[in-house]
Amino acid sequence: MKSALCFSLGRVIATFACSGEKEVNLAVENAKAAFKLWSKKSGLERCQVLLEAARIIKERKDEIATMETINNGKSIFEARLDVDTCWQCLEYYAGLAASMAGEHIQLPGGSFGYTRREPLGVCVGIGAWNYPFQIACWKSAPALACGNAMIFKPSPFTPVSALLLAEIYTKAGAPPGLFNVVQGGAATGQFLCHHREVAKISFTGSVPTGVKIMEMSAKGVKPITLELGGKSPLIIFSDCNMENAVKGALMANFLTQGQVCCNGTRVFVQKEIADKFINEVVKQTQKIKLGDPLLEDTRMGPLINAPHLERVLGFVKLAKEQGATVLCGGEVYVPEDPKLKHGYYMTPCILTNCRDDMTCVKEEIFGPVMSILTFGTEAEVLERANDTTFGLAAGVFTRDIQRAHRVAAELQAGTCYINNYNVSPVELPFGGYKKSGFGRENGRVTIEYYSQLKTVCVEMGDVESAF
Ligand SMILES: NC(=O)C1=CN([C@@H]2O[C@H](COP(=O)(O)OP(=O)(O)OC[C@H]3O[C@@H](n4cnc5c(N)ncnc54)[C@H](O)[C@@H]3O)[C@@H](O)[C@H]2O)C=CC1
Repeated sequence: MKSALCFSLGRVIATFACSGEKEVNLAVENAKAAFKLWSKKSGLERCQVLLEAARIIKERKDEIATMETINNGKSIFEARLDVDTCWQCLEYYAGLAASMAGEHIQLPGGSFGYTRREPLGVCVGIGAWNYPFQIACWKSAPALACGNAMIFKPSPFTPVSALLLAEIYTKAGAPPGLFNVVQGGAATGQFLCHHREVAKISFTGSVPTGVKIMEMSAKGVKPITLELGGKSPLIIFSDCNMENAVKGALMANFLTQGQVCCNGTRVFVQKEIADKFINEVVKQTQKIKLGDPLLEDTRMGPLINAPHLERVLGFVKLAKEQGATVLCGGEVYVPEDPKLKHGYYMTPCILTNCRDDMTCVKEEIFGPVMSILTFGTEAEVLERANDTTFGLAAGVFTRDIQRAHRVAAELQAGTCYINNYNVSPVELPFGGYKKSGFGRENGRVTIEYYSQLKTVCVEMGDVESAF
């Protein structure tokens, strides 16, 4: 048995049983049975179920967002925005489901070939704890649209909202077992990844676990999507719109208490505007309202759990030892409300006097810690920005349109934002370069990661035998 915590209060809200091999086998059997029915449906029939599920998510938005906030600790304001990207994702792939088609290719002598886009079978989704409902939707919507079944394992820290999604798919008319949730940690994940009948794994989580997923999938020759960590650069040129750049830096660092994989935590500011930018960004950061995440005006809640809080505070301590200056935050925060005193709160932190070789600049902290670095020229900042093993996202603020596109083309990252940060329209593919992973979520391209292409070659004449 495991417990799920309410992170703003630091108390248990639910307990659940971890699925073992037996339960995983059962889930795969059920998913296989559902796949048989689902894969035979037309794209339009699948579209209708996904649209109905999207409608229910919209209808139950507040309930889902509240559950997410209680379990994860993110502010209700943000949780509602997350839920919006979820129904949008289902609607988007519902739209694509009906238009999935192959090609017709003319061959000599009237012969021809055609391709069919076919589902893979039973897919597995494994999620992280920072966007529990969103990760479940972003994986299942394209999987189901393509005709697959999915078994989803949420993080054991946030087991709750994926169950709501399972309930919603069922209510929307999906066959039983089509979207199946199993609970547990690494052991459950391993049973899923090793299972002979699992056709694909889509994983969101840390790089070390991603490596293990890759090893397991290699043994079964299974295709995988890996959405891993990051240490993304955000480059602020002196000709930027300062107000937008400051807002962009906050968006790049403090959503979900900084526990966001694509955060732009290395903020490179051109020397000429560094003082002005730093003053403004500190001022705005100090205004961020921390507290009960269920309150409408709260913008930052607690971190996910006690060990993670300790880890993030450890990064701040080490940054100081390595010569960085803390301009604000980086400390444990105890809200006035006595019922919140066991939550894992910390104040959002800004570090200056950072160097590229410091731990806070090199490693993913996964907390509300922004490291500010200054730079002189475009060529210099590009080299420094790309000097990382990660490549999930990057951002640039400038009014120079040619420079914006030149820099975006040079940045080694799966997503490059120009004059904004951390917006995630479902129409755009999202995924990593380098150690941040491969494969994509969202966008039309994701269809290719949840389907396989069959070529049918048709002879219209006689067989010309070589024998
Ligand atoms: N690129 C992206 O889209 C995102 C990436 N992340 C990354 O996720 C990390 C934080 O999330 P965590 O949940 O702490 O990551 P984690 O790697 O510890 O766990 C992720 C999931 O994998 C499962 N798992 C752990 N060991 C496993 C194993 N041996 N076999 C199969 N499954 C296993 C966990 O139970 C959990 O469901 C950060 O590094 C962050 O950057 C988080 C969100 C989005």
